[in-house]
Amino acid sequence: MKNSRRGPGGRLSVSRLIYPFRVVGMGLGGLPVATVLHELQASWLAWAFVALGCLVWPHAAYLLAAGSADPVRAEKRNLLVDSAIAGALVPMMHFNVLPSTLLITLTTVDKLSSGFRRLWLHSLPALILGGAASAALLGTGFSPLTSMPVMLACLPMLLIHMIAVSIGRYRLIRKVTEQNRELDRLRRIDTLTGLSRRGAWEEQAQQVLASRRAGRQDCMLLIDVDRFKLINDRHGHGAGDATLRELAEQMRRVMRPQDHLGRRGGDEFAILLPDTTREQALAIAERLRCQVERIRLADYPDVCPTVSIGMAVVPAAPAHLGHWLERADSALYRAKNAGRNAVMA
Ligand SMILES: Nc1nc2c(ncn2[C@@H]2O[C@H](COP(=O)(O)OP(=O)(O)OP(=O)(O)O)[C@@H](O)[C@H]2O)c(=O)[nH]1
Repeated sequence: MKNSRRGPGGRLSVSRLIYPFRVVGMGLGGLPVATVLHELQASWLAWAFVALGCLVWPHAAYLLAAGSADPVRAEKRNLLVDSAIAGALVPMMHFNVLPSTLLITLTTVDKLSSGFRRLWLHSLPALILGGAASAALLGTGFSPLTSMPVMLACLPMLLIHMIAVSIGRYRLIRKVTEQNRELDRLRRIDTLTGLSRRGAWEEQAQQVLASRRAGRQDCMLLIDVDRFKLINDRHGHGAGDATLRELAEQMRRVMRPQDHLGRRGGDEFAILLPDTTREQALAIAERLRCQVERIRLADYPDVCPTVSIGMAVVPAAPAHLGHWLERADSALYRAKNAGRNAVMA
């Protein structure tokens, strides 16, 4: 359990991720604060707090999280301390309006973008407590006007923060897009054979139907392994799977660039043959049938699979996929009834 939290890809990575942002963010945040303190001729105690909070704390926070049994929980606590430090700096700066607003806003935005649920809400009491403690211990005043040097000192924090947030969002969008693409691939591809699943294959068949031109013939083959249940029962499920994979391989060998292969489920496969005459389709089906007859699996030499194939030319307009599939299915049925290991149209 401990390892999974702290391993290379584990939860310790949260601290590693936040560490450079905290070092840069607090360091740049210290710039306007130091400028205001200089203008106010603040006490050495205030300077010491700024040095500790902005320069030492980011490293201490990382070490605390890294040494913790639960780095994520420790990091949440660190984020609350960040807010308390930001809150403490506000009365120290006598509520100088621009740096105070920036510190409060950016520290709250950081909680939102950390991804921890409602952490921003929990950070508000820490912010107020930090402010109250600082006012009580170091005293405060009220000089909200922001001078030009302080405005300029705010710019690096503002710019770097905007850039960091934009980069974070860009990475997130890239990751979500990649994951969606992978999910779509898994939805479309049968993991055993690498062929299109039923739905994806039917989408391709619909596209073939939609792109039909007058005078063009399109054909379809429905392929079913003969007595596949017996292969499973006699030789085991592993032999059945190996047979399906090898059959997919043989189908790939007969296919042309324009053809579409699919596994319709179980031991039934389909091939779309666009722009193909009845004779060409029957020749392809026969070639596939003969190739399957010759299959010998290295790990299961006693398995001798055969297939039955139903072929159907696309029906005349209005061409409908359901109708086309019915024709191929009844041809397949006839091939099975004729004793299997046969091609029928
Ligand atoms: N090994 C394996 N078996 C599967 C898979 N999917 C379905 N099956 C099995 O495939 C068998 C299909 O058998 P049936 O459709 O009854 O027909 P059959 O034994 O091929 O007989 P005919 O089609 O009449 O020649 C069933 O026993 C299923 O459990 C799979 O992914 N792997």
